[in-house]
Amino acid sequence: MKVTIYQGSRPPATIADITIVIDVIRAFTVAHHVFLQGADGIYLAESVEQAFQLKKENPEYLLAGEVNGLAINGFDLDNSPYRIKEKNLAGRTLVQRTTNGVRATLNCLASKTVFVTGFSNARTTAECVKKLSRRNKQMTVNVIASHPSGDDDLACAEYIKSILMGSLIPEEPVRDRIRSSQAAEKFFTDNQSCFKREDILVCLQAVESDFVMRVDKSKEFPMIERVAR
Ligand SMILES: O=C(O)[C@H](CS(=O)(=O)O)OP(=O)(O)O
Ligand SMILES: [Mg+2]
Repeated sequence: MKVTIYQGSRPPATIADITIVIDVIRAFTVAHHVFLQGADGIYLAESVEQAFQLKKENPEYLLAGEVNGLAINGFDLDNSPYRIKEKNLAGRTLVQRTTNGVRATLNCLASKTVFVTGFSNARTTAECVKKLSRRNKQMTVNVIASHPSGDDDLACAEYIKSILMGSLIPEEPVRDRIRSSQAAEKFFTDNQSCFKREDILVCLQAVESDFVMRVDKSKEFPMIERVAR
């Protein structure tokens, strides 16, 4: 198995058999908790306008996401995993628009199989991909740290690669790097009431779950679905 880490949301230089897109703060920590709260699926929107168009055609969908980290006027939910944990999303379908993770995922759909995760589901996702590699020793895997410069997603990417390569690195240094990353800073400065420090605490918490998040590319719009691990 050949594992390559890329940073940023642009299309990677190579197309891999399997791609794992990481967004710890906060898109795919949000997605993980959306499924833990019972949702059926999450469409990925490349723009706010596309999200509203989907909602116009499907009024029962819930719009979630951010622009510059901030809630979008007219959306049902923002990009806070802490607030998602309070919602009952049983049976709901969401549409997600975010700066890094959603964009990075939309830019790597040429890959045969695409998974998404934050740190909260990183180990489960890595172990699932490692199991898949037993059927194909030549398998190529791209791990995308979606933030263009932040150490949060890169730390998680290196953690996932360590599991794939069988040389597991401890979780605590990974958590330390996420906590002290550039993307986390604004959540700890007192005057940022829209950025709650509780979000980072949720992003740092690994949650045992029996599923991974895979992108279904067969629909008109790509959709994250929960798949038994
Ligand atoms: O909402 C977030 O946490 C970020 C926006 S920013 O990078 O902090 O400005 O978006 P995401 O796509 O979840 O990384
Ligand atoms: Mg992020």
